[in-house]
Amino acid sequence: MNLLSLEDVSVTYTIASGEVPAVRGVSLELAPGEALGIAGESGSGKSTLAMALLRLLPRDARVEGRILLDGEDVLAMKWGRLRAVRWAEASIVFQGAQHGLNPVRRIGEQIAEPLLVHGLAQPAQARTRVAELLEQVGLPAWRARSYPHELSGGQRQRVMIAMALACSPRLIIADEPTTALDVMVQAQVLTLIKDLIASHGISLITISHDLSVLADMCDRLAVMYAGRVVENGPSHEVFHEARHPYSRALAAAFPTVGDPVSRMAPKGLGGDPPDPMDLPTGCSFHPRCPVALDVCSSLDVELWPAGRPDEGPHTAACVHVRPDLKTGSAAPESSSQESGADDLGGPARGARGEVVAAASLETATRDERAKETS
Ligand SMILES: Nc1ncnc2c1ncn2[C@@H]1O[C@H](COP(=O)(O)OP(=O)(O)OP(=O)(O)O)[C@@H](O)[C@H]1O
Repeated sequence: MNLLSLEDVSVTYTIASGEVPAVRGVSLELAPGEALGIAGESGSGKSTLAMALLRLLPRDARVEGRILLDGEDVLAMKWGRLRAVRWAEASIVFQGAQHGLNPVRRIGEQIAEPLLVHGLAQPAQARTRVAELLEQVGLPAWRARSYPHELSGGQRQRVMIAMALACSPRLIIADEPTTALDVMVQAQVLTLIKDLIASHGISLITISHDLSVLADMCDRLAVMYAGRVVENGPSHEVFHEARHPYSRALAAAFPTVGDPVSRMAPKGLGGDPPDPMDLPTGCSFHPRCPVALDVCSSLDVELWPAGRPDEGPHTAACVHVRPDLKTGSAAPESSSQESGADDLGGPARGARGEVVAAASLETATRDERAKETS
């Protein structure tokens, strides 16, 4: 059984000027011990989705769909049960360590807190456990007596990881765990997380703008654009043989020294991600897509099997993996070289991978697909 299943999850923020559809119809699965990376530009909905998993969103956020953690519906949990689940079964490492620690409390007290709050240890046992956790994250036990300001950014992030591990959760959610760190320290922290989850058999959901980092750490990758997952598959396939043009652009993006990663545009892509309150018609990516067809401005293709059947499930939401739907002519900006994407998908396949007969455009609309699969 999956440790985590997301079924058609949407998150909408209500603000003074209207509704912000930050996450739209996301379905994902995570097996025990599996590491899933979620990639996408700033504003694609990654953090909103991560926070929704443990119901950590502000009150103005409305979450729809189902989030099943070990078969239990997180959205239906009573408050007491939810508190027990947080930390003890699933914990989260937030962006930027310096924001996560209380500046006036010693490190050791902060790491011990979830153990004490959840009644998992007496104070003496908690002290022993804190020493053990500090060692696991590469810090000496005496650091338990330090205050956060006495540690470097990388050390503080190690403390956050120790806190996340404290109650031996089955799932860790790491939202941009290395954003505020310099490149060398980033690599060390990422290696630490990778080793710890492997040695403890913990499942991981980690979020980043950087597809190459995620490909190195994770078994599977989900690429988000404008609130939707546009590609989902085995890491090496999504990174090296992406089927969605947005994933290809993300895979080709390299940080430049001095560029804040959050401001970095994927290579070869002009423009910015769309305003979620004013999404383009059809495929949300089509105005920036180098291989868009005319049909893309009216057609929002669902995720569709796109990978090699022997490599595990791989889906992409692009008309180029649905040759049966590509009746529109190429948009003027498409170059013949870029249009090499045309043969990316092979024959159109049904949900179980079977080759399907050519369908009309209408059958690819989201509502119709829902009817087809219900
Ligand atoms: N509290 C909020 N109220 C209203 N809109 C919000 C709120 N938080 C996020 N949003 C909007 O939801 C969308 C998704 O934001 P989110 O932070 O989840 O994206 P992200 O991919 O994690 O970006 P980043 O990488 O910059 O953290 C954005 O358009 C953002 O402006």
